[in-house]
Amino acid sequence: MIEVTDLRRVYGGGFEAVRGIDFSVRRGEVFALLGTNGAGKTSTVELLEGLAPPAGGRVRVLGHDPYTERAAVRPRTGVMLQEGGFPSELTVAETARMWAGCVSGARPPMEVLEVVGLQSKTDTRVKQLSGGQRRRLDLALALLGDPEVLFLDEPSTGLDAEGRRDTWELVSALRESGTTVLLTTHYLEEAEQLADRLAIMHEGRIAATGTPAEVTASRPSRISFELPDGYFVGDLPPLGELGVGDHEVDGRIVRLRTHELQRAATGLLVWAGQAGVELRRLDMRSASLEEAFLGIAKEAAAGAAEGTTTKEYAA
Ligand SMILES: Nc1ncnc2c1ncn2[C@@H]1O[C@H](COP(=O)(O)OP(=O)(O)OP(=O)(O)O)[C@@H](O)[C@H]1O
Repeated sequence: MIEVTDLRRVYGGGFEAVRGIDFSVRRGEVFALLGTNGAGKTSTVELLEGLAPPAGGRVRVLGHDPYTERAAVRPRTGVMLQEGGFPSELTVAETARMWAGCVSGARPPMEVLEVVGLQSKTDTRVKQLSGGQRRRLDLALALLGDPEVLFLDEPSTGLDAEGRRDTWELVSALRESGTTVLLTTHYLEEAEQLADRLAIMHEGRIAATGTPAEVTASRPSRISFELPDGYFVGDLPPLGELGVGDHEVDGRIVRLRTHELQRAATGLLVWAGQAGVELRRLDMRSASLEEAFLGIAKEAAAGAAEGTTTKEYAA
C-alpha cells in the first residue's frame, strides 16, 4: 500500500530533514512512525500525502506517485494533519457537510460524526470545541471519503486519557475493517497498543524498525533486588552462567541486565530458595518500547558521526 525507497527531503536553506529512508506498509496494517522532536516524521508523512515532492528517492502510495499522480491517490486516502484549520464560525455539522461537498462519494456527514463521538456537538461552533474535540472533528473529516489508506499525524496529541483510548479503539476498528493506517506519535504506549510494525526515526534516518515485540526484544530485560542481610554480590551464583550481561550495585540494591530473563530469574530464585533468603524489593521486567526507544535514540546519536545503520528486527 505504501512503498518508500531512499526517500529524502531538503528544505529551502539546504537542511536535509529526511536523509534516505526505506520502509513499506502492507494492506490492512497499522504502521507507526516514532521519533524524537524534529526527527523528520511530519516531513516524511507530508511526502506520502503528496503535499511536496521528494528531494530524492521514491514514494508510492497505492502504486502511484502521490505528488505527480495526485488525482489517482488523493480520493483513496484520508489525511489528518497535525493542525487542522477550520472556519471557526461554522458548526460541527456545517463543517462536515462543507467538507463532504469536496469529497467524491462521501459518507453521510452524520455517520462519521457519530463514529468519532461528536453526535451531540453537531450544532456547536468549531471555535467553542475543546482541543480534543477539534482533533476528533479532524479525524471525522479524514474518514469522510472512506479511505483505503489513512494518514494520521499525531492523532491523539491534545486528547485526555479517555479521548486517547477512544482514538485507539477507533483506529483498531478501522484496521479490523481493512483500512491501512500510517500514524506518527509521541506516545510510545500508543505505538505499543496499535502498531503492527513501526519505525523509530532519529535525525532524518530510521534507527530501528520491526514489530513492537521485535524492537523491544533486542533490548535487555532488567532484574533488581536488595541483597539479603549478611550477603555480598560475590555470594550470588556466577552471574555470567545465569545469562546476565552486566550488573551494577547501588548500596544494597543489585541491578542485572539480561537477554535471557527466564534463565537469570530461575537461577536467582533457585539460589535464594536454597540459601533460605528473601530477595526484598525484587523486580523483574522485560524491556518496554519506551526503554527501547530511549536506548535506540541514544545509540543513534552516538553513532551519527560514524554513519548510523538501521536495525532491522523484522523476521
Ligand atoms: N519548512 C521548513 N523549513 C526548514 N526546516 C524545516 C521545515 N519544516 C521542518 N523543518 C525542520 O525539519 C526537521 C524535521 O521536522 P519534522 O516536523 O518533520 O519533525 P517531526 O519528527 O515531525 O517532529 P515533531 O515530533 O516535533 O513534530 C526539524 O529539524 C525541523 O526544524
